[in-house]
Amino acid sequence: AAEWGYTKRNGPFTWAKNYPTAAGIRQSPVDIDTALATSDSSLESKPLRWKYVPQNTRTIVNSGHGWRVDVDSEGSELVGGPLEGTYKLQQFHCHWGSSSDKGSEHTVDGQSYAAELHLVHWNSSKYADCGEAADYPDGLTVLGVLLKVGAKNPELQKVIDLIPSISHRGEKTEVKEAIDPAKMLPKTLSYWTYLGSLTVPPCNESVTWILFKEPVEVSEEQLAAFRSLRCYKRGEECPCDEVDGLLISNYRPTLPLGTRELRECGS
Ligand SMILES: Oc1ccc(S)c(O)c1
Ligand SMILES: [Zn+2]
Repeated sequence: AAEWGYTKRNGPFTWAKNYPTAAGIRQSPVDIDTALATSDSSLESKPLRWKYVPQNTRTIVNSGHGWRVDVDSEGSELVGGPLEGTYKLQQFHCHWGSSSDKGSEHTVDGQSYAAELHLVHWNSSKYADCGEAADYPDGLTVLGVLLKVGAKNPELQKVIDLIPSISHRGEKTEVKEAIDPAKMLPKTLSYWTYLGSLTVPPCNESVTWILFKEPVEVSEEQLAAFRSLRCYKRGEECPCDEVDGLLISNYRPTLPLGTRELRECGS
């Protein structure tokens, strides 16, 4: 089957053909209708807490759908908020658009941001690894950070510096200078949370989403670097009808929240 992607031929509106879960009722992303969000004292009573080990950020890879930093989960943990048990960090990556007026996956009252950072965690209290956890409704948690155009982001710059060495699909390189995921999170920890899915095929409906309310800044030049990644392998033909195979956009449009509850913690 033709590899899924973000072009007219293989983009989000075609995914359900090969990945039926993509047509499910707890899909992500969604538009955050802030008027619908209910504040929940149980969230306030269990503050979200995380611990990351910067030295455990191992490799960065061009997945063909963007860049992804794979992490050795040991020593990391995310607890509290809506979560039962302990979740460990598996990887982090980003979604962006062809220009900075769009590119985030979640929107807030219909407003898009320039990009969105996803820190993917798996429930290590109940499952053996991320792959197993991805098959269960409480298996994964993704911390989402909205990115808006502003100052250069020093921590993300460590990712940008590695992009030239993973220009083509499948290329990967060691992350030599430790990247601290905690430094990519916003200062205020207010968030929205709802039950959803991975935003890429197979779109497993196994994600507890925690989307921070406060956007974090990234520069136009850094966004431009993301768009220089190519979606095809070095030496192969460019299969996509995108601008000569450049990964200029890799965000999924929003899906209906339906009857799902949207909760918030903090103002
Ligand atoms: O490997 C991935 C897991 C989750 C999400 S939202 C991705 O975009 C890639
Ligand atoms: Zn993602």
